[in-house]
Amino acid sequence: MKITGDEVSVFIDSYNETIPYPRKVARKSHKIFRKSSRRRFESVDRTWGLPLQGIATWALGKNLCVNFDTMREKHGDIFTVGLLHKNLVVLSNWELVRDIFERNEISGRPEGIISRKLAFGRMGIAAAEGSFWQDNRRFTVRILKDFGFGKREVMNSMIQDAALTLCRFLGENQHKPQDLGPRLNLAIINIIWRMIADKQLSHDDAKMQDIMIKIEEVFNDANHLRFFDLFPFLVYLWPPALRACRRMDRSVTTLSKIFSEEIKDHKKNLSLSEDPKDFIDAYLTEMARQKARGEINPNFSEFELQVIISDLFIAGSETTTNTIRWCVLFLLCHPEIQEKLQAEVDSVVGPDRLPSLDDRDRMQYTQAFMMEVLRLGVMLPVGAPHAATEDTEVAGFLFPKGTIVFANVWACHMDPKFWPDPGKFDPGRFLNPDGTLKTKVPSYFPFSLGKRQCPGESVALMEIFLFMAIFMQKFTFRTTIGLPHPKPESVPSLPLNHPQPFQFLVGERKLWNKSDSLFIVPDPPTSNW
Ligand code: HEM
Repeated sequence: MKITGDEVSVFIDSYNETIPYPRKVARKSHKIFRKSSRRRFESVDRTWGLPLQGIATWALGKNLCVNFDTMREKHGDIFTVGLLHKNLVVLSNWELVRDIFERNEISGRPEGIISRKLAFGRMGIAAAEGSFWQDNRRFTVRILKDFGFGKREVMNSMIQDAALTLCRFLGENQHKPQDLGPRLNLAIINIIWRMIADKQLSHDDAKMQDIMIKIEEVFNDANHLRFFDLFPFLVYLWPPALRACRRMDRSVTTLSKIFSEEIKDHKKNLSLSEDPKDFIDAYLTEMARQKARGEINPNFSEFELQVIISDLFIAGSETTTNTIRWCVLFLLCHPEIQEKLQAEVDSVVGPDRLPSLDDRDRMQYTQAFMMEVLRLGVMLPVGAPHAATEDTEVAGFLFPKGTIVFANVWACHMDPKFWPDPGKFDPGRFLNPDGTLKTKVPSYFPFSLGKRQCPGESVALMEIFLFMAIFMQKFTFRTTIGLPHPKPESVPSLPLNHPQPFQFLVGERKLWNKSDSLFIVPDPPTSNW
């Protein structure tokens, strides 16, 4: 489907007027506008005369997705928000997102203070662009698929192991108010560490603790610095921002040191004749093979590897952890859904073995539950920003080079055209009348769409499934007595949609005989890959 000119409710005579960009580009874009004269963005700032609304919305707005949705009601499914020197386009229609994000030219990333710090300029995957990004993303996806996500048995025991370690802590504190706390973050970080470095660390290990704390700080500081992403020079005038910048530098340095030491260790023990045992080995082997063939690709380097590892941790830990938190929060609010999940795990798995990834196909209600959590508790409500790498026309709209493009994922997940009673938590909406899981679901993309679609989607879904299935097999989660009933509300922050902090009680399920099966830890895998 394409947006027709008629759907752009108010005609704005010149898009060029609100965005200063070079004359050459303006002339060129004028031609494109004439060619498709009815396809223009609604420009929000026209109503203000100055791009104040854009700046206020971006920098100060607590709930960006809700603010953008309010603008959508007035300005349509695609509109621009001027930010003085930058121009931002917001998409609130999933088919537009699909068509636009499928284009290489809209798969860039905006330059900003945060990405410069996290990605040492434009290294790694998440902040990189062009051939650099393509080569490293393609390679990373392949390694992770061939060696990690694709090896179901290895993933299975890694995740079971991490979930059981967490269950042990929950079980020890049952009937006392508790939260998932840092133990959940550590469990998820451990899984990523095992894929990357084939090592498992204890939750008390200083390296694990450092990784977790620094990643948390990075997200907090990124949230505080979003205004300064637009006006980096102002950082020097605002001491808290300067402090956040320095803290971010320190966090990134600590993470880099841990990862570069691990790479050095792997280099010492690398054997090209053996199959790579983890992500670092696979990357180093690829570099060595390129060298042997005399085809050195400058896009591959040890430093690049270090930034990719950092990307995998930053993109893969808080997102998964907070989605599992949302799962537990929704269970506390819907005990009847918890009973259905428990009934499913009891009937498919029973009490004598652990749930495994092979059970997924037969646990359709659990999967529908996860999908509903990812719809309402969408982790990146406005996704991650894309940028136009050159002047591009897509779906009849012109995106001048440098335009920042956001998809309002939350608005698409709440669109009443696709989701009747969108605010209601109802896993049943993802099931067909015969109880099977719907495969094609429109207006739903918690992992984004197109060229930048999350490369960690399958591992995240494996983790969430096994954690929840194991929780449901072993425990009942209840609200705490004497504390206010938790609500499924989020802490407004960017880019992640954290649930409000909450506490719960866990009770071991009576079905279980604690002595024989509650905390069995599976045999460690022979190799992570
Ligand atoms: C529930 C968990 C997760 C959610 C909801 C999620 C969602 C997303 C989203 C929305 C994006 C932005 C895509 C775009 O720019 O359009 C993204 C990017 C990314 N994610 Fe995930 N993610 C999750 C877990 C993971 C995991 C487990 C990993 C890896 C271990 C991972 C690695 C990445 C990377 C490397 C990128 C950058 C991709 C690129 O720029 O090309 N994510 N993710």
